[in-house]
Amino acid sequence: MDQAGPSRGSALPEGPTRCGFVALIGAPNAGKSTLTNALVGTKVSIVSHKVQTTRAIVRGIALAGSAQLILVDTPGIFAPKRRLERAMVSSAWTQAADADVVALLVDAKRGLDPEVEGLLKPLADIRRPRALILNKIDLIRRDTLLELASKLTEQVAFERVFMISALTGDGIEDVKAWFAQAVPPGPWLYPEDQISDAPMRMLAAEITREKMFLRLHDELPYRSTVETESWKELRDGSVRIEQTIFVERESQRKIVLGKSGATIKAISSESRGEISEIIEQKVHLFLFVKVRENWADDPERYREMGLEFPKG
Ligand SMILES: Nc1nc2c(ncn2[C@@H]2O[C@H](COP(=O)(O)OP(=O)(O)OP(=O)(O)O)[C@@H](O)[C@H]2O)c(=O)[nH]1
Repeated sequence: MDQAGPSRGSALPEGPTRCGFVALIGAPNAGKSTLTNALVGTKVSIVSHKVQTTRAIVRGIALAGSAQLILVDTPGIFAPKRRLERAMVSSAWTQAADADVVALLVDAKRGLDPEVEGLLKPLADIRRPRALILNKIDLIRRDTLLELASKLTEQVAFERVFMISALTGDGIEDVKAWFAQAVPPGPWLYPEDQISDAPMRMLAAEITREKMFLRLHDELPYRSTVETESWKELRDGSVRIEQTIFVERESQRKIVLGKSGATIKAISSESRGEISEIIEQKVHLFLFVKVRENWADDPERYREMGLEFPKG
């Protein structure tokens, strides 16, 4: 397979088709990645217990009858302080304004906190069909849920309210069906067997980043990034991938390497296993750790993550 993205077999429907972009907006940890994966039906976006992990713009493509839904899995929207954070926020709102349908995903367990409150006003200004999706209903009682729904719908006019559990799949089919009728008629933009147009390089880098965070927990700040430098299909059907982990300080490089390289070896082996599972090919993964001060202020790093470099 090539680097266009993992694929899945399916047949083109007969008759008229629909196709459109669906933007998922929500506070960090609301469950956007989990919902994207549930709709698409495979692991496309990287889910982690850490907040703000969705840095790159990852799209999943879900099929619902004759409709193709292009899901824009936006980074968690939050109060931006640093340059990188501002770039993430502005990219999320731009995607929402350009989408055909917008869905606000709320962690029903957390309820209407200031973070969700902050999303309501800009959301009300977006002139697109809007849906409210209350997620994680497996964790809360029904009366609390109804109260939360009415508080939110008082503030923004939503066309539909859904109550789901992205984790268990409860309510997912209703959401999918609504998205399917809300996107405009038109030809599919992507080949029917494509589930994600996130280039495999970027997906592979996100996987390594996820493994790094899971292993290092709080020892390493969020200010590190992973890039896939090379991707070679070998004659025997396997793939050779080289990635660089950028950190800001020598002390962080030592943490990532670990004693006698034990940490980096473990990260590499976990990442290799998962990439290999997704692309269904044998993978040889080579990881390098480089110190680059202020990588977060370098425009080139942003382009590689699919973000605009913010001014100021
Ligand atoms: N119990 C429960 N947990 C959920 C549900 N949906 C998501 N989660 C969990 O909530 C956490 C955050 O989910 P993500 O999908 O990574 O959230 P996100 O909104 O994409 O987060 P960012 O990438 O940080 O913006 C993970 O630990 C998920 O397993 C749900 O329906 N029920």
